[in-house]
Amino acid sequence: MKFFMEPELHLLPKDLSIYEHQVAGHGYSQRCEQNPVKTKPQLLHSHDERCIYKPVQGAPKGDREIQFYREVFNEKVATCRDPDLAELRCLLPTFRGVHIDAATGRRYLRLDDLLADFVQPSVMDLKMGAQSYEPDASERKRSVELAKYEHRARVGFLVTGLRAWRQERQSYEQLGKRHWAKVTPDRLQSDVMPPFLSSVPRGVHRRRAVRQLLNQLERLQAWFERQTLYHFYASSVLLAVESCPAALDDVSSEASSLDDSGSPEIPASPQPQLYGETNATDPSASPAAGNKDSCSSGIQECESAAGNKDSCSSGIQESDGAAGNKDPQLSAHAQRHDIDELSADEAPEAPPKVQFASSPQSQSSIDPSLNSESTSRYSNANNCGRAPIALAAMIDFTHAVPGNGCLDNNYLVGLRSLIELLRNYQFD
Ligand SMILES: Nc1ncnc2c1ncn2[C@@H]1O[C@H](COP(=O)(O)OP(=O)(O)OP(=O)(O)O)[C@@H](O)[C@H]1O
Ligand SMILES: O=P(O)(O)O[C@@H]1[C@H](O)[C@H](O)[C@@H](OP(=O)(O)O)[C@H](OP(=O)(O)O)[C@H]1O
Repeated sequence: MKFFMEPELHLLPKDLSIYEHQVAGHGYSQRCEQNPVKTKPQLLHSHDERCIYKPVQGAPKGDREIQFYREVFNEKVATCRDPDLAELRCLLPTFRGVHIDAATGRRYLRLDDLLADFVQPSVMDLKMGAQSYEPDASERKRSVELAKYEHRARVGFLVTGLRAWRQERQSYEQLGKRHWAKVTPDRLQSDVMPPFLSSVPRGVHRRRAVRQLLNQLERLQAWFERQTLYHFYASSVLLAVESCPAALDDVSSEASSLDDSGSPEIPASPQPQLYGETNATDPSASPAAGNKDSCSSGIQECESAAGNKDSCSSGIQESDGAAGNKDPQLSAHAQRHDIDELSADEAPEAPPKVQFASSPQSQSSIDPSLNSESTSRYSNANNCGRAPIALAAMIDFTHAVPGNGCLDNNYLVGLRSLIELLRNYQFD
């Protein structure tokens, strides 16, 4: 067994279940079609570990994703001075090694469950990029990808799955690939965010959720506007919002007590400022996951169906000059400028410190401080210690390639367009 030769392979735990919050990706379509013959392995879940186990895909995609995660979570990176790499760790799920199912020989990536702090998450997966294939993709792959969504170049992303809680029906609604491939650019504003955000009760909860999503997406955008380490094709942004009314009310009552103790109130205007709900003053930065029993789950509807790495020279990518915006002082200056245009209450969060739980167990090349069995409740990548009622994180790195000193303008097209949709979201 070749895989047992690998130094960092661990046995797959036995008590895993199928991950109920998966909304897209390999193994998902067959689940929706309720195909009794399960040919593709599913995403697995450990409730106790607060982790998911993602099946490693076939060569070369699977090994490339492993290599990517190992690079990002390599022990040495913790001490290296590259701020872009350090920040990247906060934008995606923490990687905790590769495991093998001894019975089948199948390997799995162990990753933090991004939704572990949610009681009843509604989730959307958006595959980012005006182009979803690598520059050196075969003609066949290009035509397969181009056929998936005719408006991709203009829109910059394709929604691949939505699973949204419907309070009135007490069940989840699921909308899959076929549904999203029909969304035309003129229907984006009305057809993308409303079915997702309507899973959060209207009013203060929904406004907070939108502000939290925008904060996280703007931080992602700021990272993409300076980093030139990687280009990400067919990679996703995973969006999640808390849909459990009782959990949201818990957050609100904690918010009131915070406000009583002198913290600034969140404005409840009908046209809220969408920028910069800071963590320090964010009452929703308190546990949302305390009221688990009052929320149930259930699925009602399923509609899902079945070369040149130097992007500076490709049609889509644009060079930002020799070293892009790599000068941290330049980036800091640019960020400062944005902050200066906002009032103190609206100022975005300072770039977070990367925090990792300590652990007695270590795996050789993965940062040992990341290998904790029991992480903080809010240690999920994107939150970096914060409690969410909304989350935006990067996932799926089977097509992460070297950035070679160029900005990933392909991804940025989608990110900007997604942020625009949220900024223009019409609260009812
Ligand atoms: N760390 C995570 N936490 C929570 N959910 C996750 C996580 N990683 C993946 N998922 C869920 O699993 C789905 C599929 O994940 P991912 O895109 O990584 O898989 P994939 O099989 O490589 O996808 P594709 O077939 O598009 O290449 C996501 O849409 C999301 O619902
Ligand atoms: O959902 P399905 O029907 O399983 O289809 C797969 C899905 O579209 C994946 O996104 C794609 O992987 P990438 O996004 O990584 O290209 C994969 O391509 P592949 O066959 O080349 O692995 C498809 O087979």
